Amino acid sequence: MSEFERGLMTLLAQAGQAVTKRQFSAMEIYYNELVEVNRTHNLTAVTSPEDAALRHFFDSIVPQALIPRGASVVDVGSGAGFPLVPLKIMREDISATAVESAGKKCAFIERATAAAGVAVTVRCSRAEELARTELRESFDVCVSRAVAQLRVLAELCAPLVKPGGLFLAYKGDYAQELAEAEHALSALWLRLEETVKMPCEGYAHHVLAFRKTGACAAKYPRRYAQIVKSPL
Ligand SMILES: C[S@@+](CC[C@H](N)C(=O)[O-])C[C@H]1O[C@@H](n2cnc3c(N)ncnc32)[C@H](O)[C@@H]1O
Repeated sequence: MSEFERGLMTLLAQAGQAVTKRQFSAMEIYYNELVEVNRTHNLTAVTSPEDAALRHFFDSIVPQALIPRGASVVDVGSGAGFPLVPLKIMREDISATAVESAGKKCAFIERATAAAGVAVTVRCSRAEELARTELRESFDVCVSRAVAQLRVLAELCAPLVKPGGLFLAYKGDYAQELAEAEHALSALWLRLEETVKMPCEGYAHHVLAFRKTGACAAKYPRRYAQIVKSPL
């Protein structure tokens, strides 16, 4: 058994998460693709087997129970495919769209998901530009990890989510970011519904689940420079 396999199996068993051989093998293929590509292209700092098992794969799938059956899920700033690809491996019922602005990362997700047999649509675009297309307010769920502070991230993500849908923000220690995002959350109709803590000793990670309770005003999202210069 490889170190990656042992690490991931231990975490999944501790959390009581059932995983099939097929799902496990897809994760391992995806991990091996990541390690291979990372030799020449610096896609992620996390590649050791134990770290990748915890910080990329296990971390990604922790909130899967919050995602409704058959949901359309978009991942904003997917990078090398996290959290979307492990979520899609665990939840074959969802449809998965990765939004990523860096071309080499988009190419990686496309190649590695094909190798692992995982159906993911890749949109090589900025999230705020995609929200000005027919995809505006079209997804049941938006997930995002390690992309921006919550008050900036909320403006990138909320316009892609249908009213009534969910926005899942993967965060470390979140109290200050949440307090600073108060105005942004109310302007974008996002209400904190649930917080899921990572079931791991010594690893402070959470998923904040926001319900979108209304349609976003047409002026959101603004251009990125403006969002960053004067966050809501
Ligand atoms: C630090 S990486 C995190 C990647 C991945 N979510 C993870 O947790 O491993 C942030 C990624 O978000 C992408 N990104 C940042 N702003 C974006 C935007 N407005 N639209 C699309 N992608 C964006 C960057 O290109 C980068 O790949």
